[in-house]
Amino acid sequence: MTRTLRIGTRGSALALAQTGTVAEALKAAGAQVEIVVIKTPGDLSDAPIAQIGIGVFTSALRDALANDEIDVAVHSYKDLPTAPDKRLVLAAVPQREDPRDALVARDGLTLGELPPGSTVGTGSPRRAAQLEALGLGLNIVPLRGNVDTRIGKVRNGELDAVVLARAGIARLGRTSEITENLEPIQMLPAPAQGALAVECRIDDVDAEHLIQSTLDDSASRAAVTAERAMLAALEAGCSAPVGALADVVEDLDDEGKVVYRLSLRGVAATPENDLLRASATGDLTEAEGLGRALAAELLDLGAAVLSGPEA
Ligand SMILES: NCc1[nH]cc(CCC(=O)O)c1CC(=O)O
Repeated sequence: MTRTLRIGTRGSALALAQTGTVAEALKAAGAQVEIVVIKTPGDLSDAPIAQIGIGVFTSALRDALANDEIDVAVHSYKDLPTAPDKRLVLAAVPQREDPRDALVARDGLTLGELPPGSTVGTGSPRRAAQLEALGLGLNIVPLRGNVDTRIGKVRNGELDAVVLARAGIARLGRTSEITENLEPIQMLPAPAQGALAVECRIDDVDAEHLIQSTLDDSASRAAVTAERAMLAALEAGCSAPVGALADVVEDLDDEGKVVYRLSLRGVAATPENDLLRASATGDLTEAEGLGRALAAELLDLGAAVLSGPEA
C-alpha cells in the first residue's frame, strides 16, 4: 500500500508554482502526491496586510494540516509568524531562490534613474523605509495584490514602479520584466524572503523523513534560521520595517583551513524611523544565536522594540 501525500497550498499563481516544485521533487523521489487548494482570509481581503495581521496567508493552511485534511503544507517562509506551531514540524527548507527585492519600472528605468516625485508602489513598511532612506524624493504609495496585479500597475501607467520579491517574479517566469535587482546594501530583503517552508504534522515521522531527505537544504535552513531569529528577538511582525540576509561564506580557521561560516546583515528602524544597519558572523551551527546577537546589537544601537507577534 502506497500512501498519497496530500500537499496543501494557497490558490494564487505564485503559491501553485511553489507547490508544484515541491510536488515534483517528491514524485521524483517515488512518492504519490495530490495537491489540495486551501482558501485563506488573506486571499479574500484587500485590506493592507498590516491591518489584517500576521499569518493571514498561513494559519488556514496550518489548521488544515493539524486537522489531518492535508499531510504537507507549503508556505512562503517569510509569511510565517515567528512563533512556533507546536502541532507541526518544519520538515524542509528547500534551496532558496535569489532573496533580493527587484524593481519593475516604466521604460526600463533603475531606481537611480527615476525622477524625483516618481510613484513607487509597495505595501511593505520595510521596503518603504529603505526606499525613503535613499533620499531620492520618491513618492512611495501603498500597494497590494498578487504579482500580476502589481506589475500591471506599471504596465498601465498607474505607477512609475513597483518593488517586489525577485523570487516571486522568478517563480512565475517573469524575470524579463525586472528593470533592476536591488542590492542588499541598499535594500535588505525580508527575513526568509525567497525561501519556502515545508511543514508536516509533528507526529508524522514518515512524511517528515521523506520530505527532509528529498528537499531540505542545510545552508538555506541555516541562513533563514539566523534571519528569523533576529526578527523574533526584535519582536517584529512580518509587517515591521526589519530586513535581514544571511549568506554562507568561506573563512579560515586558526590553522588556515577553510571553514564555512554564516554572515548575517540586518536593518531595523529607530522610534524616529531612522534606519540602523549592522552585521555579524558566526558558526553555521549557531544560526539562532547569531540572529539573536545581531538583534541585541541593533537594540543597543537604538532600534525600536516593535509590537509583538499579535500586532
Ligand atoms: N508577502 C507576499 C509574498 N510572500 C512571498 C512572496 C514572494 C516569494 C518569496 O519571497 O518567497 C511575496 C510577494 C512579494 O513580496 O513580492
